[in-house]
Amino acid sequence: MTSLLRLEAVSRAFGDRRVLKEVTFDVAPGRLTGFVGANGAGKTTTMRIVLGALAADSGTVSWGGAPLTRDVRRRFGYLPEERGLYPKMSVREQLVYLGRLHGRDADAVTRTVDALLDRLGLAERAGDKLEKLSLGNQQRAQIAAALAHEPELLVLDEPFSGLDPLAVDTVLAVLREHTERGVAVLFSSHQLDVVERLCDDLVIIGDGTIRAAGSREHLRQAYALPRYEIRVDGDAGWLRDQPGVTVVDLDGAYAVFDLADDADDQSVLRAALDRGPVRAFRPVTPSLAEIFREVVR
Ligand SMILES: Nc1ncnc2c1ncn2[C@@H]1O[C@H](COP(=O)(O)OP(=O)(O)OP(=O)(O)O)[C@@H](O)[C@H]1O
Repeated sequence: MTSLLRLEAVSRAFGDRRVLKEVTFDVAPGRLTGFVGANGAGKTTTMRIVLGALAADSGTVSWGGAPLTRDVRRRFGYLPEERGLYPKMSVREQLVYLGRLHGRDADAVTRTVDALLDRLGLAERAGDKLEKLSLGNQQRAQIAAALAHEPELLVLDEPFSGLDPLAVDTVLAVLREHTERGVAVLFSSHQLDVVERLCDDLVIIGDGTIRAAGSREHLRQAYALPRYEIRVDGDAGWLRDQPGVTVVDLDGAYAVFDLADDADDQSVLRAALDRGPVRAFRPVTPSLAEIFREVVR
């Protein structure tokens, strides 16, 4: 059995408020899975259940086909929403300490920690107390803490919040190195552009219900509108009179239009060519932000 994380019909209520409703999705080894949803949608609650910090009312969470146990969870790495490093302890010292809590020997953990500090640009700050670091560097140290014991599954709650664009790229590269070694990564983020750029799979949650899940390409195709863009030489205003065409945006020679289900894109292209040269003609794939708006509506 591969090391697949599977949630099946996981539900949880706080009082009479049902916060997760039969949540089902997978996190596959070697893939970066982005977990997106509006504030209060249930992302942190889901992650806490995976890590065993909170119990589900019903449903199951399994790893490689077996139910999660304490021992299995020791092989997971977690970046919790409430960041929890010790402000007064040195960065390197506490990362080694935390890595050892997961049962690895000191030499192995030290090697991993030194490599991570180097990779995350913290090597020169390794001996400093955490509280002396900038917030962005503290965040990098938190990420290193989740990775220090070389976990098989990484669960990261908003790992990119508070990072500048260069730091986002560094962390992304580190996560990618981990998936290339077969690690499964689940991370939540509000930065849809970042999620779009990097994740292999996506899970979209709205109000405690999974609204869409699958590979990024699959979701893009599934939610693709029959939308096109065109650039011609003259004015593209004639498009308004084409059967089956609804112009969404028109700016001189450039237009974006939607096609009715029974209309044919090639007839529009032919009509354009009849009027002169066509410089560009292509279907427009929806951005993750557009898909998100569509599925959580
Ligand atoms: N311990 C708790 N007691 C009561 N309600 C809670 C508790 N933890 C979470 N909730 C509620 O459950 C809902 C889901 O919260 P959760 O933190 O999982 O959402 P989220 O998707 O992570 O949101 P955000 O993006 O804002 O972090 C919210 O309405 C929250 O108020």
